[in-house]
This record gives sequence, structure tokens and C-alpha cells, in this order.
Amino acid sequence: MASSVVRVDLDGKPINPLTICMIGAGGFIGSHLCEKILNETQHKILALDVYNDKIKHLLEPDSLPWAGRIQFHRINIKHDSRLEGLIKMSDLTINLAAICTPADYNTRPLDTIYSNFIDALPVAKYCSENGKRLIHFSTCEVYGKTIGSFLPKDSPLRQDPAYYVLKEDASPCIFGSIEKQRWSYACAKQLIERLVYAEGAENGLEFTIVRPFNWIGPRMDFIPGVDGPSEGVPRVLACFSNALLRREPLKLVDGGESQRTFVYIKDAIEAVLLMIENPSRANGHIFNVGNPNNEVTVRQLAEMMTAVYANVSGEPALEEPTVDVSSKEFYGEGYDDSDKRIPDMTIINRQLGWNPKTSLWDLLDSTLTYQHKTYAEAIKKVMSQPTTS
Ligand SMILES: NC(=O)c1ccc[n+]([C@@H]2O[C@H](COP(=O)([O-])OP(=O)(O)OC[C@H]3O[C@@H](n4cnc5c(N)ncnc54)[C@H](O)[C@@H]3O)[C@@H](O)[C@H]2O)c1
Ligand SMILES: O=c1ccn([C@@H]2O[C@H](COP(=O)(O)OP(=O)(O)O[C@H]3OC[C@](O)(CO)[C@H]3O)[C@@H](O)[C@H]2O)c(=O)[nH]1
Repeated sequence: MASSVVRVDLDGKPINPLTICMIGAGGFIGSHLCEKILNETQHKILALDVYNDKIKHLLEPDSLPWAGRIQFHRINIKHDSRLEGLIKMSDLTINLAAICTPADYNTRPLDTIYSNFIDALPVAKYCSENGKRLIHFSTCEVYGKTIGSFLPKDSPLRQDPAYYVLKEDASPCIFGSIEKQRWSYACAKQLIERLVYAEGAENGLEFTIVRPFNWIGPRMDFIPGVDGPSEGVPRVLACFSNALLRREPLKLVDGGESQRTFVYIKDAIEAVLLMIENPSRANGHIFNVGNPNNEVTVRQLAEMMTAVYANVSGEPALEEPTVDVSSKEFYGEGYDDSDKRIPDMTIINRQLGWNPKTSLWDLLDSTLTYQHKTYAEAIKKVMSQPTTS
């Protein structure tokens, strides 16, 4: 619950209540950020999205302690003249809106590029023209592949962090060829980062760019056939959760050799609140937000999720818990992958003193407990229904 004690920033100065225009507030990250802001601060939120299912619990009923501090606006930012007015009414805009599921990048590259670049342009422009601060959500995917991935498999240099740790102000952005449409998203995100950065350099826009490294937790994406399309392909956490709930093998794309670092959403949201409340330390910076200690291959992630889910559900794991699939079969033509993603933490540490806390096992335990409670019964119902042909 937000206390009446005056909040102070990292330099001990009082923080005045802000009005925040949050675009994409109804998504995974947006829902957690709204919860945090309403519970712990006195800031007001203008929550913009086309959906509000994930923040319904914050909007109704009127008797909630934060009533009056969050207002939902059902707006598609592609075509809505109210956008500029809402940005003008706010002290800060946070743009989370995007198509950001890999299954879309190679199959809907135009929608992906429009969503991540064209639709984000007016937001940057309105903030710049009206002298409003912007926190723009980019992605770790702008780094693409590591330099090390181009070395021979047995090269000892592959063990040298200089060849794989991703640094905001030093690492190059390495994407595949144009036919590999997987990179449509990363490329659009890179260009909007460059535009926001240039607005800062040429027109004085006060901006912060966030590069999330695989934030995961409750409410991420959807379970196909329950609260999303049966044929939909969400991100890996929901794909693997879906298979565990249905007692089906988890699909490992191209052997599950790619590596990721996963950070708990609640840790990551702490970093965003620090950016919101410490503009003098966050403005003009690009921040990696991830947990370098939680690195696994996708195969190891599948094994760990299988073990955690067996504990949570009380049901033994399948004898053959995983199955290999090719990326062409799973994602279609034009898929490609980031090999490894370890965030360098120097800048966020220096500017905001932020560090992630939660181990991979612990974050999977709380997330899969949530998945089980939320979906186990619904899945049983769906699976007991006769399939229509
Ligand atoms: N979750 C992660 O680990 C992660 C990693 C890298 C980058 N990001 C970035 O963070 C942001 C949020 O990601 P998320 O995981 O919460 O995704 P999400 O899909 O759950 O949330 C995005 C929200 O934006 C909304 N939206 C999309 N287009 C819109 C439009 N035209 N008008 C209004 N609303 C629109 C969607 O309805 C959705 O609610 C994205 O920009 C994404 O690229 C997230
Ligand atoms: O059933 C599955 C699903 C996926 N994989 C593989 O897992 C790796 C991670 O996949 P995913 O979480 O879907 O996405 P990425 O990490 O590749 O990309 C995201 O990172 C950040 C963001 O920008 C936004 O969330 C997005 O682009 C990957 O190697 C898949 O091939 C699997 O084996 N089985």
C-alpha cells in the first residue's frame, strides 16, 4: 500500500507525485509496473492499451485504495488523435507497446516493423515537441548475435567475456541477412533507439532506453487455447508452461542450444521504478536490465521447469520430457536466433545501484505455482472437450 511518507530519490531529494502516460500498460510488463506504482507510490497512471484483461484487478472496483490514480484509455496508438493530448497531460511517457513475440517476426515482418518503429515514432515526436520525458522500451535483441558466435567452435576465445558480454556503449549490433526475417524486430527496435537518441542529441529530448533481457513471471503472454489462440506461439515461458500443464513433451528448437539469462519480473520492475524516480541519473542512458547469474541453455531451462513443475503440481514428470524440433518446423522460414545473452551491468549499477536478486529456481517456482493455480483446471476442461474436425 502506498504510504503517506515522502518518498526520496537516490540523492535524498523528495519525489513529487508524477502523472505517467503508460502505453502498453495492459501487457505483461505494464501490468506489473502499474501494480508496483499504485502500491508503493503516489504517482498517477494514464494506462493506454487495446486490452485491459491483465490490469482488470487494478481498475475495478472504485473502492480500491488507489482509485482515482489509474485511468484506462482503450486506445490503438496506430490511429488515435487522443495520443498527443494524453502525452501533454503527463510528466513522463513510458512506451511499452509492441509486437514482441518471436513467432511473429518472420511470419508478420511488416506488422512487426510497423509496430516497433512506425507506431513508436509519433510517441517520440510528441514527447520531444512538448518537452516531456520518455522511457522507451527496446530489447536485448538489438545486440543480435555475439562476436564469439563467429569464432570456430573450439576457439578458446569463446570463453573470453570480451567476445560475448553485451555492453550498451560498446557492443556491436549483429543481425543475419535480410532473408532471415527474424531480425525485422531487432532492426526496427535499433532504428527507434537511434531516433530517440538523436532526438536527445539534436532537440534535447529527455529520454531513457531500457533493454530487457528475458524478463519472466506471472501473466506473461497466454496459454494457447485457454486465454489465447489455439494455434498461437507465445514466448518460451508460456510454450513450456503450456506443455507442462497438458503433460506433453517440451519442444526444443534446434536442439535447445541457445543460451539466455532470465530475470524475475519483480526484480526488473524495481529497476524501472528507479529510472522513473531518478531522472537526473537515468536521462540520456541506455540500460541493460537482466540477471547475468541466471544463464541456462534452453534445454537446461526445459529440464529445470520440468523439475519445478513436478514439485508444484505433485505429478511426476513424463519419462521423455522433451522433444527436438527444427526451427523451420516450429517458427517457419526466415527464423534465426541469438546464441547467447549476458548483460553487462556496469551502467545500471553505477547510475542506479540496481542488482537482480532472485535465482532462476526461485523465480520458476513462484511463476509455475501461479501458472498451475491459474490454468490447471481450465486446461483439464479444454482437454476433455471433443476436438472438432
Ligand atoms: N518481456 C520481456 O522480456 C521483454 C524483452 C525485451 C523487450 N521487451 C519489450 O518490452 C515491451 C513490453 O513487453 P511485454 O513483454 O510486456 O509485451 P506484451 O505483449 O505483454 O505487452 C505489450 C502491450 O502493448 C500493447 N500494444 C501493442 N500495440 C499497441 C498499439 N498499437 N496500441 C496500444 N497498445 C498496443 C499490447 O496490447 C500489449 O498489452 C515491448 O516493447 C517489448 O519489445 C520485453
Ligand atoms: O517452445 C519453445 C519456444 C522457444 N524456444 C527457444 O527458446 C529461446 C527463447 O525464446 P523466446 O523466449 O520465445 O524468445 P527470445 O528470447 O528468442 O526473444 C525474446 O527476447 C526478448 C524479446 O525481445 C521480447 O520478449 C523477444 O524477442 C529461443 O532460442 C527459442 O528458439 C524453444 O526451444 N521452444
